[in-house]
Amino acid sequence: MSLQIQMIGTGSAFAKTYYNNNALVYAGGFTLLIDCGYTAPRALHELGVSLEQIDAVLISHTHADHIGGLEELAFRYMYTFKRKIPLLLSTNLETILWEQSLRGGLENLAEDVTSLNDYFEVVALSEHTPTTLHPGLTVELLPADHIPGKPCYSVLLNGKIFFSADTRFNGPLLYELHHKGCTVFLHDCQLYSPGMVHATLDELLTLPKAIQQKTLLMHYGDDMPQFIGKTGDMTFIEQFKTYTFEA
Ligand SMILES: Nc1ccn([C@@H]2O[C@@H]3COP(=O)(O)O[C@H]3[C@H]2O)c(=O)n1
Ligand SMILES: [Zn+2]
Ligand SMILES: [Zn+2]
Repeated sequence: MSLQIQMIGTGSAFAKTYYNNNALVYAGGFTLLIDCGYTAPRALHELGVSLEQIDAVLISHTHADHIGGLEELAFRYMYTFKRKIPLLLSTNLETILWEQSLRGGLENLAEDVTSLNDYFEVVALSEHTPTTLHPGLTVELLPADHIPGKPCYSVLLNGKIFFSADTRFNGPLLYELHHKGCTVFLHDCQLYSPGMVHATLDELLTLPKAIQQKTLLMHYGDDMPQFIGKTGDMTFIEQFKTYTFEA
């Protein structure tokens, strides 16, 4: 089974020349959006992908470059498409996402719209538990070490493709996944050290060649072009380009 991944953005949170680091995953006619940052609606528009074409959205954590586009998605689905889109997220992000991020814009007491469930078909995922979304597409949330006390999850697709979302460098996890047969590592990459909340290029360069060869770097800053040729056996994933992987 093959699946396609198209980054609708590859930029770090404050990048200005790249959109937010969000991904479309195409598998057997099913389209999953991983993260929906504040630039996602514009990026999808530029790609000619309508919000209605997305079958589900998965959220890794509540930083704006990963959830800032959800308000538009919610309003468009409620008032234009008049249906709910599945929203996949860790059980312990449900309350945080509504109470701390979305409620201010989406709550409408006059219409008794008071929860995430009023807009979305919420699918709460347990970590370390593979969930089949569609024949040929399984997702598993792996806890990520990003901001202390703030839940954040990497995503494992079909047990083979690791999508880090935002995480500090976790060498042991990458080695473990490599030995378990993971074939691709899509990893966030802060170009300069020290990395306080992201993996840095220097840290990723400590990985053995066998893992680097499987690694595509994402969530990078505007000066990424200056680092081409300086990433060992790793390469930068390109925004908007569609990559096909066996998984
Ligand atoms: N302790 C922190 C917290 C946040 N940040 C920056 O804020 C950004 C929020 O989105 P991000 O993509 O997680 O990247 C974070 C850091 O750039 C940071 O540099 N240090
Ligand atoms: Zn981010
Ligand atoms: Zn983050």
